[in-house]
Amino acid sequence: MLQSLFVREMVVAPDDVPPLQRAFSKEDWVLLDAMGCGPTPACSGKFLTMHKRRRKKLTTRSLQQDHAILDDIHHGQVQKILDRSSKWAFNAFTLETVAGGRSLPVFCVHLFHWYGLLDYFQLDVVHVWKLFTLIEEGYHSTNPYHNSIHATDVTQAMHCFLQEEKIRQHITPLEIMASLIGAVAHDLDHPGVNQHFLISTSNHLAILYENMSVLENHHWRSAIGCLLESGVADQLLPYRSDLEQQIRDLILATDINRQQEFLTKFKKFIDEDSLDLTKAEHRHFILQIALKCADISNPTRPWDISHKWSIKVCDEFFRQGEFERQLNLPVTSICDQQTTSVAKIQVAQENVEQAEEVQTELSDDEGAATDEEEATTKRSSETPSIHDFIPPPPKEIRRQSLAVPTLESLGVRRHSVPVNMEQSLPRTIYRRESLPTSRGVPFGRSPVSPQPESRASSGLREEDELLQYGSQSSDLSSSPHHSSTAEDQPDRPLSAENLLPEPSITSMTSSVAMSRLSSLLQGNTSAPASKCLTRQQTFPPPQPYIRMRYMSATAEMTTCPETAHEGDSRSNSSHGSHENISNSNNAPQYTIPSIAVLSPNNSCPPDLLVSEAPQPQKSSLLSNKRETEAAEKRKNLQNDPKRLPTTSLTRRRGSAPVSLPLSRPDEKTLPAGGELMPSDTQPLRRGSVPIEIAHYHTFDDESFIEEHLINITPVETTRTFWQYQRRGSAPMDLPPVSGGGERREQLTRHTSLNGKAGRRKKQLKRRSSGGPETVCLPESHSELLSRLLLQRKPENPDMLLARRRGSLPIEVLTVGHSGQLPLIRDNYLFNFTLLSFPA
Ligand SMILES: Nc1ncnc2c1ncn2[C@@H]1O[C@@H]2COP(=O)(O)O[C@H]2[C@H]1O
Ligand SMILES: [Zn+2]
Repeated sequence: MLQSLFVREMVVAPDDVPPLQRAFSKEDWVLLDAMGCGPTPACSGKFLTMHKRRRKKLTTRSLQQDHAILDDIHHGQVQKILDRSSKWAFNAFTLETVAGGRSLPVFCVHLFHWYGLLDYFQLDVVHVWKLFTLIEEGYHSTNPYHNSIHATDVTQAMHCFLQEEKIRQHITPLEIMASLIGAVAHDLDHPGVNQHFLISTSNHLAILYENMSVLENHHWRSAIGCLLESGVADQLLPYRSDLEQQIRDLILATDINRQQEFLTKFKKFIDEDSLDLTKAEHRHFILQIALKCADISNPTRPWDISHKWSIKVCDEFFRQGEFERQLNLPVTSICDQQTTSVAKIQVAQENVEQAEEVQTELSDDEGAATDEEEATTKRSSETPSIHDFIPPPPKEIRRQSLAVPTLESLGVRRHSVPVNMEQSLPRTIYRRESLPTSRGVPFGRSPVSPQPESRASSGLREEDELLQYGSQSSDLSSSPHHSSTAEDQPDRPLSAENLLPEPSITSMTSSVAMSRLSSLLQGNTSAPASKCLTRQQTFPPPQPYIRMRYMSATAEMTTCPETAHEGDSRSNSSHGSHENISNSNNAPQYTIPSIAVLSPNNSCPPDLLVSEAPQPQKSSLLSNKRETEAAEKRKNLQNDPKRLPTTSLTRRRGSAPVSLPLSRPDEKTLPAGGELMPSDTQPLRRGSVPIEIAHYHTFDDESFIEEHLINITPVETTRTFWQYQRRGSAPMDLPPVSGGGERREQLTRHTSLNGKAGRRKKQLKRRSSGGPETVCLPESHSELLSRLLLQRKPENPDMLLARRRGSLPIEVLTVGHSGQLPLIRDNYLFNFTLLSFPA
């Protein structure tokens, strides 16, 4: 396989380079801890999944078992791993464990220290920490594979490659920094499904990037967003443009669909022996190659680590396969656990040469094993078979397709085992002495002599050692598999099946809705699905990382040609470092309504702004009376001590009010920049508040609605158009519980690798910031709303509801391909999805 070849050509285990300096000084630790962002995790509660995990861990360790956890021990464990961070046997899982889920920022700040980047660029460590914390938070911990541990792993591999003599000689500090940031952000905000899936499902990202390097484009833009928000970009002003360009090129190179392009170019360099790393252009290319290799280097790690990655990547593949099946899409072959297996995915094509090689490895290895290793590998050496490499799934659920393959049937080396890897690897007898003494070392580097196995050189032993190093009674030591992420530990549910916060499949806009929308927008019922503009969550639904919104809003809005104005990014940011919310007494109060009209150039035309909607004619007695009543209600509510302060709306968070703000008729101020200005706000339902709590006023007179736009005032009336109790965030596509149980069950079931239906208790619960925030209106009102916002009569009078998912990055709605859709007029995009309302 191409990837396998690629790994064999490029992935080498470089010499271990002694750390130039201690990773963190004591002062650094104190500083970081004081900020609440030190490696000892702070329970901010900002991120639901990680927060839970961290909190449990801290409680267990500090209160019940390990008082010393408050001392240096935890840091000591982290430091111990960091001291060996240039070794190929680096175990990102272990670091993740001892760093309390913060391996990414801990490791990257360490590297910035190590390379002297902080000093060279005069960077403030606090900003740098923030940068990497933002990046870590931008990864979906619910992804089995594309999570922040993968980012740490790839960054460490990149770090190893940077130590290659020929690279190290010539690389500049800026290139080092770009390489590290590019590596750590290369999969930022990865949805856990591939580009093909995004295209097949007309995901907004696919539309946004016109089906080309969809994910990679999203990753690098998100990375730039983090640079901006962390303030690091400001500290790098003279280098910023160059840095961003390099990060962009590096991340775009990881698009696996461009593999051939890079391979061809690389082979040409090799064949012609024309690589000249004194040239920046050549270095740039080699760094791209290095990152590509780092990205697929997990099969070359020591067995216990690579095996874990294999399981995880296949878990994610299979999860996508299940999604495809449920969507009646063709199931991607590598994702179809009914026809393939972890083993098959990991195994390369059989050939005689490889089979012979395995034989040699076996005999060589047995002879070389130390006493200690013999003890641990005794059982496997007694029955050396492929079974040692592919743990069978639990018997009761084993399917035919998951049957343990025999050596004869596979007959080959694991795909993840490089045939030319010379480094001795612990407990993996197939991968030792028979490995060629000369590897495919790039740039003619001398092969590294195999080093005798020491306890410290193995990822697995590294963990063992940590167990001894740390308190025996800590939760680390209490779990023999502590290095694994928590999916295999009942009290630390980390796996996708346990943690997917809601039935992701149901979060997608239905095809019916898509075609409805398409026909509405294009007046063409046969419009291809890919042209439909649908509001759709990055799939599967992200964690309640409000962070994502920032990244999407900031990076993609500011870097895409069709850029939205920054008011949106503010409204979507959950991180308050830049804008001073408390300052907003003097500043205009902005908020973005759930159905937003955004301007790319800070020049939102008044006729499209909610606050500039047609004002009521006050001649009508009826209308005056109603207005008086409504004003009275508003007044009462404003006096309500529980009323949300207006200033709190400066940024709308996921849990912030989702209702549209109401402009007072006497205030029509349009702030500079065309931002929406709710000069007054109605008491708004928070996104986290079940929508049924806010009973809506039933309006029977369209003119009243027109007059007040969409003045959804919670009043004590009975519901008239809300058909069933649905939380504000529950996907509309879900049928009501009654009669829909079976479908819901289907939609929410997740089949894990072992075939067990995952526990999905949490799935039907809404997420505080991740669920759809819906403006529900009766049909006529919705139509009216649409007409007001679009300033046109919808062709399709069946338009029912407009809603916006709170968890969706708003950028999709603001950055589009003008001209493609009739809806996008004058570079404006409209943020809404139309759905059939369940009867
Ligand atoms: N061990 C593995 N087995 C199969 N595929 C892998 C493995 N490791 C990485 N990959 C794939 O290689 C891809 C490289 O880019 P990504 O990280 O986006 O996604 C990765 C996976 O799809
Ligand atoms: Zn990757």
